Amino acid sequence: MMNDRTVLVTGGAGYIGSHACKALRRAGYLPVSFDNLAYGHEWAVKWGPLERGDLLDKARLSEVIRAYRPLGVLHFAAFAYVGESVVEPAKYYRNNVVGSLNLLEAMREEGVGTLVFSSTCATYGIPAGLPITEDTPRHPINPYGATKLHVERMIADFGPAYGLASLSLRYFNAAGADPEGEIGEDHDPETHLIPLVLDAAAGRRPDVSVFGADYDTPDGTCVRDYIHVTDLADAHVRALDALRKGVPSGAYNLGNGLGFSVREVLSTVERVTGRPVPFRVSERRPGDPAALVSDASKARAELGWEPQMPALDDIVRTAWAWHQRGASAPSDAGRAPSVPHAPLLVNPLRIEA
Ligand SMILES: NC(=O)c1ccc[n+]([C@@H]2O[C@H](COP(=O)([O-])OP(=O)(O)OC[C@H]3O[C@@H](n4cnc5c(N)ncnc54)[C@H](O)[C@@H]3O)[C@@H](O)[C@H]2O)c1
Ligand SMILES: O=c1ccn([C@@H]2O[C@H](COP(=O)(O)OP(=O)(O)O[C@H]3O[C@H](CO)[C@@H](O)[C@H](O)[C@H]3O)[C@@H](O)[C@H]2O)c(=O)[nH]1
Repeated sequence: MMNDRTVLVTGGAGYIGSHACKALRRAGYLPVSFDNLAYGHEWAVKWGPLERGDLLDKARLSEVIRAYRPLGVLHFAAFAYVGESVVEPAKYYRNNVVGSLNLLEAMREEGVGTLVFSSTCATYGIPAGLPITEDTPRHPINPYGATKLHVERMIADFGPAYGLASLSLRYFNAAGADPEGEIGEDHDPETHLIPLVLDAAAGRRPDVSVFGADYDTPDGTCVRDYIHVTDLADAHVRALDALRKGVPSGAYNLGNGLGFSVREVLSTVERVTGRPVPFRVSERRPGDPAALVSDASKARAELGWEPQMPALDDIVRTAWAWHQRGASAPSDAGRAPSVPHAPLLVNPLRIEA
């Protein structure tokens, strides 16, 4: 039985994708996650079926699209570690660019013409000025950002040629966890600042490395714009709804417009958790711009998007609550072994909008 509110979510078992699935379901959509579980978790797929598969396996993508006939696709699946992309660029171009091309071609062949793409502020490189608007020139300084810029261009070219309607959402730094505690960030390896700082506060790691204290910023450490993952999830539902109403294809920055240095993140974590965070200053990490802060007024004006948890304290508090449950996230090792490609149970769920 087909469900006419089905949305394909690549990377739906991952951090931001799983939060988007929850938001989609709440908005009356049925999210079907397509994920190879390279970094995602089966336990994080709670609001619709999981179809295991790899973006690099185009036949599998086509099979899943044919089976579910989604009204659109939210495309999160990618490798997303800035530092790793500098030392292993081939891995990033293959997964992010070739993988996305496979998806676009499978969508075209199967007649799916609506796409929301996970892009990033890493496409801007070192911005000429702050805050960053959608018109800020884009010269990525790491391969990860370059792969995302390539995909944005591919998508833009597919628009007029093949009738693809798309919105690229350029997120700044995703952080925090579902305020209801159902899902949260759980990467292995974890490289993101806030969960690493929480680990140090919890005594799970001896200290945190501050990657460079000699940047041209007020306290010498890198400045980022941290945006709550639930606010990102909400923006995806709005973007999908807008595309379905015929908004023109384009791109939106998603951030709070507030920059926090690495040192400020450390002190916020100390305040919120009430625990000290041991740290040491180490070398700069290649590929890191000094400061990235958004101007997201376009998304506010055109999508009606308004972040509900803009305060860094709230972002850290929800991340800490999830972190404290920590062990409560079922380990992948403990789950029942799953048969690759088993599901394809087309839309077993009924959606009450
Ligand atoms: N985390 C951030 O701060 C941030 C900021 C800007 C943009 N983004 C983008 O948002 C998206 C999601 O990021 P995230 O932090 O949730 O990452 P994540 O690693 O938690 O999620 C990505 C998911 O995609 C899956 N995946 C990767 N390659 C795949 C493939 N070839 N086939 C099938 N599944 C595959 C992984 O298993 C994982 O579940 C990414 O595209 C990332 O580039 C993230
Ligand atoms: O142990 C650490 C880890 C990070 N940092 C710094 O903290 C900041 C944030 O780093 P991190 O949390 O690793 O995020 P980013 O490297 O900014 O990358 C994230 O945010 C990007 C948008 O800025 C997304 O595109 C990426 O996918 C996502 O991984 C950077 O200045 C890092 O140099 C440290 O000082 N020590």
